[in-house]
Amino acid sequence: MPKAKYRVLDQLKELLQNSKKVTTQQVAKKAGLSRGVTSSYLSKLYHEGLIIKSGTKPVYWQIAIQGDAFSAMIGADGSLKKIVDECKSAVDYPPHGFPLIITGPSGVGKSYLASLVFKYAQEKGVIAKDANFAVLNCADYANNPELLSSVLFGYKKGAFTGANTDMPGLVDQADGGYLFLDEVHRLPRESQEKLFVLLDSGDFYPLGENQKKKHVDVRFIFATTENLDNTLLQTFQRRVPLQVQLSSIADRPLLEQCQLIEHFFKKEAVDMQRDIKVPYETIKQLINTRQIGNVGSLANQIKLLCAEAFRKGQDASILRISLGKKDGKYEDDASWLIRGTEHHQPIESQITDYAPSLGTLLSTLEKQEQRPGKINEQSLTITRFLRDTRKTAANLVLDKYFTNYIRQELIQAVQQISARYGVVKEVSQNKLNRAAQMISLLQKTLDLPTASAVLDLAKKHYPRTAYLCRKTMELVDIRVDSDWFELLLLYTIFDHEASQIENQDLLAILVCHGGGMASSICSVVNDLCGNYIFEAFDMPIDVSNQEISHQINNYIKQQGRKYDGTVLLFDMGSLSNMYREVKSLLDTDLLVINNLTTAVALDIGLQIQQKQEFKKIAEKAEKYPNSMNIQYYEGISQKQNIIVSCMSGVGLSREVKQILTSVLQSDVEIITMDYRDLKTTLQNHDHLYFKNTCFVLTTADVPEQNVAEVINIYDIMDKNGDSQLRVLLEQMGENKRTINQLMDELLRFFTIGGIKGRLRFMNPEVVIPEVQDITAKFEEYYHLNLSGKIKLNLYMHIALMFERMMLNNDRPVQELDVKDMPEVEEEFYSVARNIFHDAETKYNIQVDDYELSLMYELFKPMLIKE
Ligand SMILES: Nc1ncnc2c1ncn2[C@@H]1O[C@H](COP(=O)(O)OP(=O)(O)OP(=O)(O)O)[C@@H](O)[C@H]1O
Repeated sequence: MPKAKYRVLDQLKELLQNSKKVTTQQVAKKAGLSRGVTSSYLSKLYHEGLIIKSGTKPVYWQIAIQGDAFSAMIGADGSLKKIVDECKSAVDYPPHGFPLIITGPSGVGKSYLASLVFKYAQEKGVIAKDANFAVLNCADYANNPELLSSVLFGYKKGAFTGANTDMPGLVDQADGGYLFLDEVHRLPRESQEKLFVLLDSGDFYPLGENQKKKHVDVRFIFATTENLDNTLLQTFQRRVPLQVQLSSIADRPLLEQCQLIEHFFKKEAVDMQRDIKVPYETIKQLINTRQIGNVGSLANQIKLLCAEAFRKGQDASILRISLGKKDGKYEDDASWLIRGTEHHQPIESQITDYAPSLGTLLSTLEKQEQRPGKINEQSLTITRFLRDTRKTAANLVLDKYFTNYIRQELIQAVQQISARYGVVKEVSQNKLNRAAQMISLLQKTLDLPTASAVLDLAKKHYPRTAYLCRKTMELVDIRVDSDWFELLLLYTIFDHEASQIENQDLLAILVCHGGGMASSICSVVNDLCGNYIFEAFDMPIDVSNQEISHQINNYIKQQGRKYDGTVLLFDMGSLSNMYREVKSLLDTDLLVINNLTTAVALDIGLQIQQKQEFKKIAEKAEKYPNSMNIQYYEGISQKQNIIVSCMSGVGLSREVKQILTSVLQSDVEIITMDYRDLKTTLQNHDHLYFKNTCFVLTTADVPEQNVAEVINIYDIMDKNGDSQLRVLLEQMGENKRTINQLMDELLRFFTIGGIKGRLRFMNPEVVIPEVQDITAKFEEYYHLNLSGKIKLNLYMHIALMFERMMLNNDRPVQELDVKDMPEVEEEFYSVARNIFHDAETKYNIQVDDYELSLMYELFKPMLIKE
């Protein structure tokens, strides 16, 4: 006795014989049921996809159109659509269709597709309803060519011992129908020729028959797991116009993988007449395990799982699958419930092409996104779109398992994001459902309209949030158009918090060596601040500064907006090197703190959250306990400033800063900067960037530029340089007395006496003559006549370099890439290595490529001039 709802379905079918569509009232009357009961049955049938509805008051019902043979094949309206269309052409093509060859790895559905081609041909009436589908797996007879030939072509009485009567072969059986030769590459040579004649003319000779040929009308399908380049297959290719390739299950869309899983569980449930509960993790595992035997193995694996569940829970009303779960214990809402009792007939899901409506959705979103700050409107638009789509598409309901799968993936991803970034902590189920439904819908649309224009706009308005959306996306193992995905996450999951996430003026980064320390501090601090303040990078213990800066650079590049400053907290390594690496990537102020603890990160995080000015944060950082020399604050200031950059090291620049600060009267900020950074900063910025910079004081010439006034400190020993600096100081409002005092102190600082005073560790009486000797060797080699100030510069540089290297001699040796180096530079390196050799031995140091490159900077103008 069929269920009541199916009796209602039968009544509806009867009514529809006389009219195109009928109302609930009409069905109720015919079925002799109340309107309410009838309506609930109709609604169930609708959700099963068996009927469709139109109109609102009254609602009209019709039977859903039943599909053709291929509609039962999962993917027929998706990734296999093109293949199905081609197969249909091979059947329909007048007068007899044409042969086809199906290729693909084992278990992808080659035999299944062949059987559907045959069924379709029957449905279309191009072959008789009782036509045969003869199948031969050539591999079964590959070692016995004669037997294969007899099975295929039949034999004549007496053809061989035991051939007592004439025997028809598969070719005879297939007359008027189809012959499917599987594993055709195993067809023995003896049979190939005969088969080609049969293919060309329909004629063949049974075994033992040479005179009377037979003629048949057979359609052919071949299948092989081999590559078509195989020689036998090439001869086939010439005769077989259509080749279709079925891809492995892992290459199919996730939607189809889920559908296949659902399909096989459903089949088992119906066979066992039991409901089955499948945990989400099992589904995930089934998807993620590479199925070597593809769809076939998947079906077998599911059968085994069901058999195990059946053995364990024979009396239970619901069988619980327990792959990947101990004792089948799991949350009910994280599982699929597959009904075994439900009416089970192939349902053609209504094929709706969502592309046009998604296109309309995009243009609405784009129009709205033109006006920033209306993200709630965007979210509402998507909710409305889903509601309207749901009204017309039974698919969304049919695909609830797939949507559920995506929802679970999203839940896990969002939980991880919330643990790391302190946002999206309480995302409602509704939001997750919406996101999952939209993604499910995208999977069903083959030609998705491109969302890049809307996404680009949205990224401009919500760059930080978009970054988090990308991070979320990386955690979700679903292949879906990434522009759409990012946009949907933004509008459906992050919409409420986007403005809070964007409300940050500083970029904050944590870097730690070894383990997951940076990440763990990042999680704690972001969580306590309740916002995405920091991003963290956990680095291997032996990572180079370049690698760190590479990662940070990637992060900075992804920002898509300007910040007022950057704060970088890291745990070890050379502060100035780190600073140099990162500074060149930024054109904002940079605070680097080499003291990464949760307390420091939290203090900085809270200040950033309270929108404390960068400068104030930096000033406070300088006062952290135990932080002497472990933080470093630089940057082009908003205040009137002087930049000091000494090639011979940061220490020297600091001392010059000290002189300037103690002597100058005006309120001016003294900024110290690495020489290389100075060069790139001057190169990469215009004069506006230096609008508050009075001048730059350096110990070496910088390439010509016109963005800032640069004075080489050694030039002030000349009259010209002296008056140039005096003018600049006067313009700043300094009086004559302080200017004189400053000039005196700078001169003292940069003389031999000054150099001796700078050496804290080495004996100046030994080093200075040595340094003079080295300088003289360079002069001699290059036939130079160095001026006093250049010599002084070299003495200072080399002496301080020796001391720096002796104090720091366990630092990694830096090597430069000599590949594209000009000849003159290469020569300089080899000459310099020679000249420094004695000193290196004496002081047990190694003047590395980086140091040599600095020396080269000093010599370059003179060498190139030559
Ligand atoms: N798209 C599909 N939808 C539903 N069922 C499918 C689909 N593809 C394959 N199957 C099922 O998967 C199983 C394996 O398919 P089939 O035997 O046709 O693969 P095959 O490529 O011929 O394998 P082999 O190369 O090992 O012979 C069959 O039970 C088939 O019904």
